[in-house]
Amino acid sequence: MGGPGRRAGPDPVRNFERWKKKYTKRKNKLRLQQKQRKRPEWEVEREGIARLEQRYPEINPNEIERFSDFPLSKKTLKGLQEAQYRMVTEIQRQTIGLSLQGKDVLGAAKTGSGKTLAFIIPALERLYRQQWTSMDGLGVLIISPTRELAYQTFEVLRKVGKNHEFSAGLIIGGKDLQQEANKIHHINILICTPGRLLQHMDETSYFHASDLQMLILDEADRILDMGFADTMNAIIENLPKKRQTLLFSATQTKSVKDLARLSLKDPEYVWVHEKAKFSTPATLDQNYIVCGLEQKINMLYSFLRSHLNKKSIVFYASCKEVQYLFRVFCRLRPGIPILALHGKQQQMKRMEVYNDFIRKKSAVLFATDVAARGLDFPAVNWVIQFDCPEDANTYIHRVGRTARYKEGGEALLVLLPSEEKGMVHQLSQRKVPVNEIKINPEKLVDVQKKMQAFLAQDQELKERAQRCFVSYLRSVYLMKNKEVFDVFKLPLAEYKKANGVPIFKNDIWDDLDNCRPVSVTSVLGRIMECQYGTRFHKE
Ligand SMILES: Nc1ncnc2c1ncn2[C@@H]1O[C@H](COP(=O)(O)OP(=O)(O)OP(=O)(O)O)[C@@H](O)[C@H]1O
Repeated sequence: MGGPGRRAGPDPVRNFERWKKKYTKRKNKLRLQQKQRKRPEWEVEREGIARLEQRYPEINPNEIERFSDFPLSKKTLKGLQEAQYRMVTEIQRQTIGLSLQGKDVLGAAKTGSGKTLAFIIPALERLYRQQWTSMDGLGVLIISPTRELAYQTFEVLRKVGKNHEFSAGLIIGGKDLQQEANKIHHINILICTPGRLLQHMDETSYFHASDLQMLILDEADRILDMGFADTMNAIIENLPKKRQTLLFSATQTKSVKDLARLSLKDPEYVWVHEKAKFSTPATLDQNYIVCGLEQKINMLYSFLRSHLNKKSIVFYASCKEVQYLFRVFCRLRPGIPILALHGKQQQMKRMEVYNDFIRKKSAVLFATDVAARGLDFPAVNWVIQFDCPEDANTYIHRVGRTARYKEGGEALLVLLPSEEKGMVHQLSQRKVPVNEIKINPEKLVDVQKKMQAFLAQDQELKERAQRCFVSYLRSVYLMKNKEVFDVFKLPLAEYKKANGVPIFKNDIWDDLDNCRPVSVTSVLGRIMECQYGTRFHKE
C-alpha cells in the first residue's frame, strides 16, 4: 500500500530478479559439484591440470609479481601461502615459467636470492601435472653438494609441498644404508648428496631411476666440478636421457664440457644479475685486513670479544684447523658460544650443530667450506674468512651466508701479506667490492702466552696443534693459484708461534726450500719429519 508522500520501498521485481540470479548460480554450482562427485577425483583433477597447462604458453615474466600470478596448482599455492611466501624474487619470476613449460634451465642469481623455491615449485608442479603417485617411484632427483644443504632443501620442500600427496626422501649418508634402502623405492622426490646416491645405485638392487622426470642440480658448478666428476659421471649414466634438467647456482658453470655431460636440450640461460655492478648482495658490507700469521689468532679473539651479541661464521681451510681452534677458543672463553662444523664429524653431531646455530641469537660457528654454500642460517651478522678462500667463487659463496633476502650483513677477509695482491685482484675481476681496513694494534688482545700455557699442560691439544699446522700447510700447498698461495712464502716459524706450536731448533722452512720442486708427500714428509721426528722429541 503506497500513497503519495510515502518513500518508495524496495522494488519487489528487482529483488526477485536478484534472488533468482543467486538461486540459479547456487543451483548450477551444486549440480556441477554433484556431477563431479560422481566422477573419479583424478578425472576432475585432470581437467584442472589441463586448464593450468593451457595457460603455460602465455606466461610472461614481466607480468608476474606474486606466486599466484603463475598457473600453479592450488596445493602448491596453499603451501606457499602458509609458509608466508607471496611475492616472487627476480630469479623465481624469470625461471619458474620456463621450467613449467618443460625447458631445461640454467639459473644464476646472487646468494640469498631465492633459488631454492625457483626449482622446488616446478618440481612439485611437474609431478602434480603427471598425477604421480607413490607407486610411480622416483620422479624428481635433487642433488646437493653437502648433507646440510640437502637437509635444508628437504625442509623447504616439506613446508611448501605439504598439501601434495607425493613422498619426499633425504639420502645423505651417515645413516644405515639398509634402512635407507628399505624406504628408497617409495620415494617420489629424492634429495641427496652425490656419493650416497651412487652408493644406492650400485648396492640397492631395487633402486632405479628409469622413470625420472626431472633432475635438479643445486650449486650446479660445484656438483659438476672436478671433485665430484667421477661420481656424477656414474650417476648420469644411470639416468634416462629424456628428462628435464634444472641447474642453479650463484656462480653458474658456463663450461660447455660440463654441460655436455648432462645432455641438455636447448637450455635457457637465466643470469639474473649478469649486468649488475657487483656480484655480491648490495646489502653486504665487505672489508679485508692484511694480517701476519703470528697475529691472526689475536685478531680473531679480539674481534669476537668486541662482537659478543652478534652471530658470526668463521671459515677455515681445513677440518683439523677447525677442530684445534675450536678447542683453543673454548678454553680462551671469549664470552660467546662457539660451535664447530666440519666434514669429519659424525652425522648426528653435524645435525646437532647445524640446528643449534639456527636457533642461537648470538654465537660463532667455526666451519670449513661444508658451510660455504647454500646454507640459510637466519640472521647471521658477520662472515669472517680466517683463511683465504681458494678462489673468488668460494669467497662469494662464503660471504653469501650473510645478507640474505633483503637483510644486511658484513664480511671480513683476513689476508696474509703474500696473499693480498693476487686475491684482491681476483675479487675485483669478479666484481666483488672489498675495502681494506687497518688493524688497530692497540685494540689487539694478545692470547699467545695463554695458548702456549694450554699446550704445555695438555699433550692432546699439542698434538692437535701440530696436526692443524701440517694440514694448514698442506691446504696451502694444494691450492692451484700459486700467485696467491705459495707455501714457500709462508713465515712458518711465526705460524708455529701463533698457534702455540713449540718452535723447533731447525727451522723446517730451510729444509722445504732446499727440496723444491717437490711432491705433496715429500713436502709433508719433510714437515712431519721435522715435527714428529727425533729432532722434535729431543726438544
Ligand atoms: N619469494 C620469497 N619471499 C620471501 N622470502 C623468500 C622468497 N624466496 C626465498 N625467500 C627466502 O630467502 C632466503 C634465501 O633463499 P634461498 O636459500 O633459496 O637463496 P639462494 O638463492 O638459494 O641462496 P644461495 O646461493 O646461498 O644458495 C630464504 O630464507 C628464503 O626463505
